[in-house]
Amino acid sequence: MLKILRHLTRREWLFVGVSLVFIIMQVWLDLKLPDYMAEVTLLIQTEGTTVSDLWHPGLMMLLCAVISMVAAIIVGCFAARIAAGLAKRIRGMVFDKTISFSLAEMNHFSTPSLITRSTNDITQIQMIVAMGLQVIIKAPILAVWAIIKIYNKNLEWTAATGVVLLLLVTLILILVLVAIPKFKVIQTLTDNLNRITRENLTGLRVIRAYNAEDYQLRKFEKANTEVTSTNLFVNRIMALISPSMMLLMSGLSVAIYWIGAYLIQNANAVDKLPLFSNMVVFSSYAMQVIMAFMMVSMIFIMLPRAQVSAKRILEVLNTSSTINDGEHAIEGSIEEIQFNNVSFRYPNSEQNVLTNLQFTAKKGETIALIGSTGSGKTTAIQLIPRFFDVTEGEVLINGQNIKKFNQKALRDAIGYVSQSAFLFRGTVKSNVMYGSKEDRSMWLQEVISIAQGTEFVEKMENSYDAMIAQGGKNVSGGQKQRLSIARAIYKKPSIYLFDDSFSALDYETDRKLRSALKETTNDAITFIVAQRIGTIKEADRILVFDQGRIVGNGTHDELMVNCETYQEIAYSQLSKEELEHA
Ligand SMILES: Nc1ncnc2c1ncn2[C@@H]1O[C@H](COP(=O)(O)OP(=O)(O)OP(=O)(O)O)[C@@H](O)[C@H]1O
Repeated sequence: MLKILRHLTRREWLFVGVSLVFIIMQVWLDLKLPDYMAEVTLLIQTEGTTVSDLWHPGLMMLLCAVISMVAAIIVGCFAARIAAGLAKRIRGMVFDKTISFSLAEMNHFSTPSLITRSTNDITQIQMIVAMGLQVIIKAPILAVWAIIKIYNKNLEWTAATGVVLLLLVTLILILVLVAIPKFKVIQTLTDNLNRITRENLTGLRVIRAYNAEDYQLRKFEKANTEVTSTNLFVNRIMALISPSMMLLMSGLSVAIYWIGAYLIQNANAVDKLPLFSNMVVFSSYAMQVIMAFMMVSMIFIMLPRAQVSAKRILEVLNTSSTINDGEHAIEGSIEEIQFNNVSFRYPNSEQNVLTNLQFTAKKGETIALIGSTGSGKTTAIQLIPRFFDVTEGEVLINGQNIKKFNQKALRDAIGYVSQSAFLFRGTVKSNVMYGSKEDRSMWLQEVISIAQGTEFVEKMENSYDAMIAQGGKNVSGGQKQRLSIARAIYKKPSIYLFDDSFSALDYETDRKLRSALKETTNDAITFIVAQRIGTIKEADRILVFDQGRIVGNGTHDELMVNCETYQEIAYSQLSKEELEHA
C-alpha cells in the first residue's frame, strides 16, 4: 500500500499536510466540548445560576461543533481530491503498462483480470485513501489525546474503559483474521465473473445459434454464486462489527454511570457535585476513545482488501515486457527480411511451434505462407513486428537482428492485418487513418479503392464519415477485412503482413484486390498467409508449412512438381484441369 502512495505528487502531499492541520484542529475542538459540558453541568447544579450564565459555555459548545464540522468538510474535500487524483494517475500507469506488454504478458495476466485490476482494484485504493486520510490520521491523534485527558482521573472508570478496549481489540482481531483470507479470493472470483461475462457478451451469436443459453447461464450462475456467497460471508462478519461495538460503547456508558452512582452515593456532600460533573466528562472522553478505536477498526477492515488490490496493481506495474526495446532506427529502406534458423515456443509451452525456419524475403517480393491449420503460419509472421520474440535463431532486417531496432520504428514500417479483422468504434475514416498523424483525404479514398471498399463505403450513410460500431459490428466480415487492408495500405509501409486477410472475400473481389495491391506494394516486402491456393498462386515465393517446419519453398509451378504437401493442398481445392488451365 505504501508503495502505491509513492505515486502521490508533491501537491497532493501538501494537501495531506494541510488536512493534518485541520484534523488536529477538529480533534482539539471535539475534545474541548466535554470541558464546556462539565462547566454547564456544574453551573446547572450550582444554586443561583441564571440562564445568562449558561450562554457563554453553550455558545462555545456550538462554536466548537460548527468549526469542527467545517474542518471535517475541508478534510473530506481534500481527501476526495487526493484519492481521485491518485486513482486517475494509477489508472493511467496501468493502462500505459498494459499497452507496453507483449502478448506473453497479456496471456499471463489475462484480459479480464487486467480490466478488474484497472477498475475494481483501483477503486478500492481510491476508497482507502479517501477514507483513510480522514480516519488513519484522525484516529490515533484522537485516541492518544482522549486517553491523556482521562488518564489519572479515576481508577475505577479507567479500569472499566480498559476492559472494554481489550474486548474491542479482541473482537476486531478475531473478525478481521477470519475475513482477511477471503479478500484475495473475492478479487480472483471477480476476475472469473468478468471473464464469463465477457465471453457471454462477445459470443452472444454463437450462444444463441447453439441454444446454449442455459449452459452459459449455469456457468455464469456458478461464478456469480461464488462471488456472492464469499461477499456475503465477509459482509456478515463485517456486519457483526458495528452492533458489537455499539453494544460495547453503550455497555461502557452504563458501567461508568453505575460506578459513578456508587462513588457519588459514598462521597461527602461537598464532593458529590464535582464527582457528578467528572462522571459526565469522563463518559464523554471514554466515548471518544472508543470512537477512535472504532475508526482504527475500520482501517483494519478496509486495509487488507486495499492491500490485496494494491498488490495486484503493483504486480502489473512491476512487470516489465519480456520484449526489450532496441535503440536503433531503421536506416534507409528495408531491402530484405531474413529468418535465420528461427525456432519458437510459446511461453508456458514445452513444445516448439516453429522449428528451424530459414528463408529470405527481398524488397518487392510477395511471400505466401500456406499450410494446414495450426502449422505455425500466423506465429511466424507475428515474429516480425515482435509480438513475440524468437526462442532460437534470429529475424534480421537488412542483415541486423530486429531486436536492435526501436519497436516504434519497426512497427511504423509494418502494415499488419490480423487474422480476425478488427475495427474500432469511430468512423470509416478514423479506422483507415488509425494511428496515422497525417490527414491525407485523397489517399484515404485511393486506399479504400485499392481495398475494393469504395462501393460499399460510398453507399453507407455519410460514406467516409460513416459510423463504425465497436468491433465493426455494423459491417460484414468481408467489409471489415477490406477496411483493415485499407488501414494497412494507408500507412505506406515497407512490410505488409496479411494474415489470412482475404478469406472473407469472394474470389472476384480477392482477385481484383490483389491485382490493385500489387502496384502499391511494388516497393515493399509482402507476406500473405492464406488457405486458398488461388490467393497465393502468383506469389513470388510460397512457403509451405507443416507442423512448424517449412517443407516447401518455391513458386507455385516449382512446388507443384517438388512438394507433396503443396500438391495435396492444391488438389484438395482445385481439379487437375483447373490447375493446369489456370
Ligand atoms: N497464444 C498461444 N499460446 C500457446 N500456443 C499457441 C498460441 N497461439 C497459437 N498456439 C499454438 O501454436 C500453433 C500454431 O498456431 P498458428 O496460429 O501459428 O497456426 P496457423 O498455421 O496460423 O493456423 P491457422 O491457419 O488455423 O490460423 C498451434 O498449434 C496453436 O495451438
